[in-house]
Amino acid sequence: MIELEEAIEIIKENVKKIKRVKTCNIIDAINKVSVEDVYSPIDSPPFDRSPYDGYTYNSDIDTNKLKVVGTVFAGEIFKKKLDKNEAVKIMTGAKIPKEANCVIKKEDVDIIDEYIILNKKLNKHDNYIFKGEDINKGQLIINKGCTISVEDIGVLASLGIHEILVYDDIKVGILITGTEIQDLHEILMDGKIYDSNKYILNSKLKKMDINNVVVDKASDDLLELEEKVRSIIKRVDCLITTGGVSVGDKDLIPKAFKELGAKELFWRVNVKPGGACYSAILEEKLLLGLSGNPHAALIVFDNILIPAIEYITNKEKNHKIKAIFKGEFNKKSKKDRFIRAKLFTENAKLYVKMTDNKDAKARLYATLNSNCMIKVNKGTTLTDNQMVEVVTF
Ligand SMILES: Nc1nc2c(c(=O)[nH]1)N[C@H]1C(S)=C(S)[C@@H](COP(=O)(O)OP(=O)(O)OC[C@H]3O[C@@H](n4cnc5c(N)ncnc54)[C@H](O)[C@@H]3O)O[C@H]1N2
Ligand code: MOO
Repeated sequence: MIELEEAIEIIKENVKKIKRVKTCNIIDAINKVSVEDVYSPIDSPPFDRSPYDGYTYNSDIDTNKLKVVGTVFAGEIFKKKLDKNEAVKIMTGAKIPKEANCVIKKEDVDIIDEYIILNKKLNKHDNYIFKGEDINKGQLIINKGCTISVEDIGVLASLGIHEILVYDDIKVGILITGTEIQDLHEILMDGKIYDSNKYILNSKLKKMDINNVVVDKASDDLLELEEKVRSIIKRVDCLITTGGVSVGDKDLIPKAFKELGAKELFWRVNVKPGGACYSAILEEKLLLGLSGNPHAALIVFDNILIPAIEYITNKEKNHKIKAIFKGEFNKKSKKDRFIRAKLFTENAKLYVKMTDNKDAKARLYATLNSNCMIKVNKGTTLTDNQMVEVVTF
């Protein structure tokens, strides 16, 4: 049986990254990935400007009394020629006239009629913002492959760039399988259960900013499964199924995919819970068959599907950190185990504790209030204050 890390590597070797691109208005570009390097088309600021409300003049003077010959507001230009011993009243952000070379703050002068008395001696370029001081024309702003942040969008806007070429959004299918699954609005019949996976997986995808999602469900019937998969796979880049990946008579996901001609990547991973999972490639798309057990499905979602989707969408990130474990965990296992936990800080140190000390199979309760998972390496237990590896999501 393969380990988790191998499962991720096998997927990366077999899936194709999204190549479709689109031009995107920067207002919608947050979290998208830039296809190209982006260079500044202009200097920013585009002209020499004042950082203060005050007076601008040429510092090469032998008096501290200057005549104020006009006012320049932000967005306007002082059109006249400014002579020696003359000043212009200037507002923050306004263009500094050609002949001036410094700005004195309003607070640092006294006003007598149409004159100002300078209470400070300024030198050339004191309180002076140069054209291109922030960003130069032709400067590299965004590296190709970078995930666009709020700050990137702010800089793009400041340079007048309103569109950017990005990779297209991933389309994901969710196929919920199981004859025992009922919709939430139905009255629960004996032996049946409500469908939590649909809501969990949809929300996980939404949280990842993935909104192109096709959701369907199928009963444990080989022909129905094949038909649903055949129909969904054409519309998505990646298909997630839940249920039907163990060894029961009705665990038909691997069989359905084989019948459809899929290439199997792996079936079962050496991890607890979530070991019952299946992966294949069909029509160049990734399939990940998660366990029906929601707790187990989430472990595989966070540890295999998220890295896989991040790879496909050119957004790889590190989700692993180290924290100090508080509590005790004595269950040794032959497999790596993930337990639901909560990260918290105390005295500027990062700690983690379990959210449910029972860690029982299929307990969705443990997921409540959790914001991470602790990895318990095979053959080990956890003791108070030891350093542990934590996966955040
Ligand atoms: N003989 C063996 N039996 C099982 C093994 C094994 O190794 N040998 N592995 C067990 C493990 S571990 C798991 S996990 C499950 C995985 O089973 P499947 O992936 O085939 O999933 P199902 O049997 O369809 O469902 C498991 C469980 O989850 C419930 N479920 C299913 N779908 C949903 C849903 N949408 N929302 C909420 N709950 C759902 C389902 O009713 C079952 O109770 O296999 C073990 N068996
Ligand atoms: O494989 Mo099951 O998914 O351990 O809980």
